Amino acid sequence: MSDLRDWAEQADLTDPLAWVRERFDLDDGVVYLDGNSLGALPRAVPARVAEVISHQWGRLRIRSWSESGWWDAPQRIGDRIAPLVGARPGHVVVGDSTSVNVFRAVVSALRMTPGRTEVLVDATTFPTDGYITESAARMTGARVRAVRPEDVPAELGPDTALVLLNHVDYRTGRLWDMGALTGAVHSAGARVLWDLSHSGGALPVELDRHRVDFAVGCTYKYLNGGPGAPAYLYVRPDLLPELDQPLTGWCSHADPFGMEPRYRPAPGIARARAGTPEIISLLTLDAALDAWDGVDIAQVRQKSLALTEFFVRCVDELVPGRVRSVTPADESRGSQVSLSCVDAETVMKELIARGVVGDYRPPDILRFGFTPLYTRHVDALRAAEVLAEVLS
Ligand SMILES: Cc1ncc(COP(=O)(O)O)c(C=O)c1O
Ligand SMILES: Nc1c(O)cccc1C(=O)C[C@H](N)C(=O)O
Repeated sequence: MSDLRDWAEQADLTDPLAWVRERFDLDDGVVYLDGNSLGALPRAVPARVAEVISHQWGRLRIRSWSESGWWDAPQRIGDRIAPLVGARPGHVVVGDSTSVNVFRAVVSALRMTPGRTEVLVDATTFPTDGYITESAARMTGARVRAVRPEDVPAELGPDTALVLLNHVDYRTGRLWDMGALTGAVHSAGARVLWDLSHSGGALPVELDRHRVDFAVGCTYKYLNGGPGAPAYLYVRPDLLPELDQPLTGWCSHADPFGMEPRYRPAPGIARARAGTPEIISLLTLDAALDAWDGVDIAQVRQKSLALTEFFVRCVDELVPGRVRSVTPADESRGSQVSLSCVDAETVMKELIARGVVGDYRPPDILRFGFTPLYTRHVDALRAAEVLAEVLS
């Protein structure tokens, strides 16, 4: 045990990202390992949001659409997320929820591949993607087939229009090979849509390099944008001019204030907008993204791998035989560890009552998310110690 503690303290002392933790509002007595569901509050956010409300809304009122940059916020904040997902400026837009952006991307992709009618959906996807794809397919005359990510290359066919994949499996934490799978989909002449909700901000993502067609992701997890923070959508640069997305609201019009009766899409990524943006939430996210200033995503990945590996080692030593990790032990994992455990729901309630906050996912998973910006190795050790107490 003291070996583990020495190791954890030493790792925290030499952690090149240790200083970033100060940017977050955390409780001393609580180990927060649920940042893969709702990221913690960056300290700078409340004052910035108060200023948005009291000054921009309260005093400037309507002038803020131009003077405070409200109108362009979806693209401007998209440009701030772009480097974290390997995109150039101008190809990421922020707004609506991930569910809505899945709908946008699925319909857009189907419209780009006329004559093909099959959509393959990751059989392990977070459910909303599957539900939305099913409905989008019903509206467009397409068919949906659930396929495990590892089977995608073998299941692709001449009728496949689109493949929807999750970069990191929300349940197991498995990280899929974006380059290899995207390449396979493209070889079959289909488009790919990646859901980055559990990888964006947790590890380097290379959308442009892999020529990914579409990507979506949540911002309330590793990007700490707050509850219900708007999602992002990426469209591959050369596909943007032909993007024909289904939610053609006035904010996606080439001349929104011209109030023309006929629809004409905006030239850039603004064509993926719809209606009036959720300004307070967008600017909350904008403030939260300041927590990334000076942070190197490669170091985030290194720390994430170190934290998750260390946690598994602590669990193996302190809780032998009582739980089983379903998260890959090699580097094909995101920033979480999922443990299969008898009575997992009750065990998680007990962990939370004792100050270790993870979450439970059916049927038997204890899920622990490690946000490298604010999680320490001593937190990983504490979580394993409390798990040992609960299971003893
Ligand atoms: C992979 C994935 N996609 C989508 C969502 C949620 O989308 P929405 O923000 O629309 O609820 C989540 C989590 O809730 C998720 O884990
Ligand atoms: N989006 C959530 C919500 O509105 C309430 C509770 C949890 C969530 C989540 O994000 C769940 C999460 N996507 C998951 O990976 O399970």
